[in-house]
Amino acid sequence: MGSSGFSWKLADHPKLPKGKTVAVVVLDGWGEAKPDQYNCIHIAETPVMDSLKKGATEKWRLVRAHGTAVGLPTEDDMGNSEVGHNALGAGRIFAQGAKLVDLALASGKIFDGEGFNYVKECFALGTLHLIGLLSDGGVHSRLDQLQLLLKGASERGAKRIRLHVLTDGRDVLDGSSVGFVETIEKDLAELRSKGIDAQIASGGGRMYVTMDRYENDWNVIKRGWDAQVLGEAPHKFKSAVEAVKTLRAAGANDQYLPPFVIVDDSGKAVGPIVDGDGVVTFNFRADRMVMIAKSLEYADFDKFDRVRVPKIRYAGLLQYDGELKLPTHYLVSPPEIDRTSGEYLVHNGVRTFACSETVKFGHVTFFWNGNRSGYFNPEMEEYVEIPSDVGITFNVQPKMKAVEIAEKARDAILSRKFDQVRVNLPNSDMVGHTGDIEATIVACKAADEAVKIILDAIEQVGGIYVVTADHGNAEDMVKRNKSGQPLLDKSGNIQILTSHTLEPVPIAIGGPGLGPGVRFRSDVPNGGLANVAATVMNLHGFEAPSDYEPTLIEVVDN
Ligand SMILES: O=C(O)[C@H](O)COP(=O)(O)O
Ligand SMILES: [Mn+2]
Ligand SMILES: [Mn+2]
Repeated sequence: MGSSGFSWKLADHPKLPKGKTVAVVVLDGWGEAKPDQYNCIHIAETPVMDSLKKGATEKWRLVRAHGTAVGLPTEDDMGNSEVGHNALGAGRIFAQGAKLVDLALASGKIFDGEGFNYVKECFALGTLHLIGLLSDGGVHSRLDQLQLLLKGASERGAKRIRLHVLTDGRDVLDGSSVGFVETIEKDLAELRSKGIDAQIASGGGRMYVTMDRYENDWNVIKRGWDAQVLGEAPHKFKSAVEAVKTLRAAGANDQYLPPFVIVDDSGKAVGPIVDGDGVVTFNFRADRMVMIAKSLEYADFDKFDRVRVPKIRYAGLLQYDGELKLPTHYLVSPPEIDRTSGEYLVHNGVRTFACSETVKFGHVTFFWNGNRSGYFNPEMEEYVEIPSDVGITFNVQPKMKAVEIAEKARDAILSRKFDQVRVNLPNSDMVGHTGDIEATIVACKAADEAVKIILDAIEQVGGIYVVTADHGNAEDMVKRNKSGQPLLDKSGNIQILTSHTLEPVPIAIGGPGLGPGVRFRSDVPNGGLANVAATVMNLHGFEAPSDYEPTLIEVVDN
């Protein structure tokens, strides 16, 4: 116990034993919705997940995974991996980046902080560059926040502004990029009418340009670097609206738009990043900004040839990695997600194994641990990353690495070297985001088969399983009107929903190690993802810290 009285020691659970192997399985993007033809989880053969649902009613329930239950500003905000895994791992609800930025913009404090003042030094002689995801998805960024940043920066002396836009189509409908670019172009035109030299300088689709994560494919960052910093891209246009329309007409979707630069009448790029400029990445979410932040900030960098490394003043909208302190400068302090369940459990002797494939690896490590990279105690933990396929959209390989992840988990369980074995199965989410219904059905089946491999291993060692999800996605693949009817586009086709949903997610507990009297309580009807951490701590034989959201389980005498 430290001088403050704080202790990592967890109290023993009065009834539940220690020493059981607990598998924690997170199905990414697996929500619960009414069964219809657009519910891929319903259509897919998912006997394992079905049997958990149809089994004991006291061992399966739904939990909230969106909106304020995971620290998002409103109940209209769909859940996402960052806030979902943060809540699952931290056991408490923290006001998340989206909300913190809203507050800082509303109070104006964002413009008084160290980060903005640092970047502002460039306003006199240099250009302010804003790089980020252009949509109102609210998962990585928000258009209204960008608009307020533009307004605030221009009112505080930015005279030359260049916007580098990444089109979305993943957290919002495919095709919506055109409207977002038109909207921001109007804002930039208004700034120009006030004498500010403001325009879009480059762009590209988020999955092909800049927004890779967990070092899956540095080429994605390089494409962005070439367009944003060097002013070089295979496609050159006079306007961003023309760029997006033309590239879409040529067959690209919003997520995968090739990189383009905007050029002037003489064919020169209008906004490469040069010495003396300021740069702000305006996404609040961390995972897909870490790689660009490294490329903009690190002097020692060998991931690709940057060709020219301008001396810039760079700030993130938030600090994206609390362990690496990356980037050094940021406009809004991130949520301080401390005392996560992973850290507690390691301090209490729980040996932990975590695994996913690259595209979700950080979800069960970095996000789970409160946006902190690395181990708490390498002697007690092992994190295994299975390389994801690179350079494909996952509808092409909907099974992804589900079997490989499950087999690693199985081996970890059977080795008896670990008390907690934690995985993320990406399929329903990653394939759901492609909007390909047939492939998403295959993906859901693959995830279900992977769950079976893990549950079988738990059976063999007399362990316990907790199977849950981080938010919805594959359970609804169509955009609906307020009364729930599918929406049609102008040609009478349904509008495919590539994004997450507002649906709750299942949680199931079981396994031979689960005491006979353990069941879900009935007095936490609004339980959400943040209630899962205390639940898992109990299953390891510990009481959760008193400020954690309450456990979902109770032990009744049989
Ligand atoms: O980054 C993404 O892939 C999507 O915007 C959100 O998906 P995730 O929250 O499941 O990662
Ligand atoms: Mn997710
Ligand atoms: Mn997703």
